[in-house]
Amino acid sequence: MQLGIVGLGRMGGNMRERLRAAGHEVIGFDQDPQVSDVASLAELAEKLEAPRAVWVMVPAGVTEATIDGLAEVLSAGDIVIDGGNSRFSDDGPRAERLDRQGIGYLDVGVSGGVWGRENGYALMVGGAQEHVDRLMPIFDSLKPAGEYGFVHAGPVGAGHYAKMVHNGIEYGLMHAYAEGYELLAKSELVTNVPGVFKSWREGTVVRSWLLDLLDRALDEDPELASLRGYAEDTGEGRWTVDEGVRLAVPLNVIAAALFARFASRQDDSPAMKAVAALRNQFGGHATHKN
Ligand SMILES: NC(=O)C1=CN([C@@H]2O[C@H](COP(=O)(O)OP(=O)(O)OC[C@H]3O[C@@H](n4cnc5c(N)ncnc54)[C@H](O)[C@@H]3O)[C@@H](O)[C@H]2O)C=CC1
Ligand SMILES: O=C(CO)[C@H](O)[C@H](O)COP(=O)(O)O
Repeated sequence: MQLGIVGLGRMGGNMRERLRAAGHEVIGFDQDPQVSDVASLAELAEKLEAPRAVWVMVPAGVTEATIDGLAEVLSAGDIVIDGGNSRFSDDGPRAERLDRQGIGYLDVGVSGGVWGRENGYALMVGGAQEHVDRLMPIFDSLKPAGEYGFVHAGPVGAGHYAKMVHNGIEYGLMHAYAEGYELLAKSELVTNVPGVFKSWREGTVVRSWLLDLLDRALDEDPELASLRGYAEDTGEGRWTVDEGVRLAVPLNVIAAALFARFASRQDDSPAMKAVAALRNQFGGHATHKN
């Protein structure tokens, strides 16, 4: 099948390669001419045969403008797929705008990171069945080879909603391993922390791919000495917590993992300064001065 991809970075670039290896004809556009097959969205649309399918894989902040640009060069009968980590609430209005031009829309949560080219990408799809059916040859080639790794989760928005929750869980799982790591590293008894994580990879209740990746990171740098304890976030954790608040779902673990990332970016904690000041005020407890 023929597919256009917009955004050929760590995800889109590897997806292009996986799809080509599976026999699909993929034409990619990226703002970086070094990796792009065509010079513009207009040329991309020109090179694809109608009805076209174009997969957008750009950072969430530029998705809206990219899809607006595509709407100018696509025609009725075409389909736009957003595979980036967009907020699910953007999907409905976007689908309606495209629908006014007769253009279909699917939102696809994609998991697998830079390993997806080799291992396949888990796909969580939202949208109409007829659009899903049309893209099925592409989904079949992107997904992992086994029984799982694909779901048509519901109507437009459901794919990104499922991916948002997936990433919220990812935050919580990573943070649990991270806290275990810190405790082991501080213990007076355990002398082989990387060895403990490695041993857990088989037979334990806590084995997982994230554990395998932590073991890999500890192989490269046993004390993680080259890294600062600083973690960014790109939105999905915040959106998960927003949904927890909206629906009154107690997301204790995910919220704590998100807030731990915020704390990681502070050189000092204004909140803990206030705690120290108050302990001093009410109890005369000693403070540590700058
Ligand atoms: N890296 C990861 O583990 C995963 C990323 N995602 C999502 O996939 C999307 C892409 O992520 P990555 O590939 O990691 O990012 P990236 O930064 O590696 O690649 C983004 C690409 O988009 C291109 N680009 C940016 N603005 C553009 C524009 N206006 N027109 C054309 N090309 C443009 C950039 O030149 C770059 O090549 C994001 O929404 C991200 O959240 C989803 C799952 C996993
Ligand atoms: O979707 C992903 C993995 O599943 C991306 O790697 C995403 O960037 C992870 O979220 P964050 O950047 O907030 O840690």
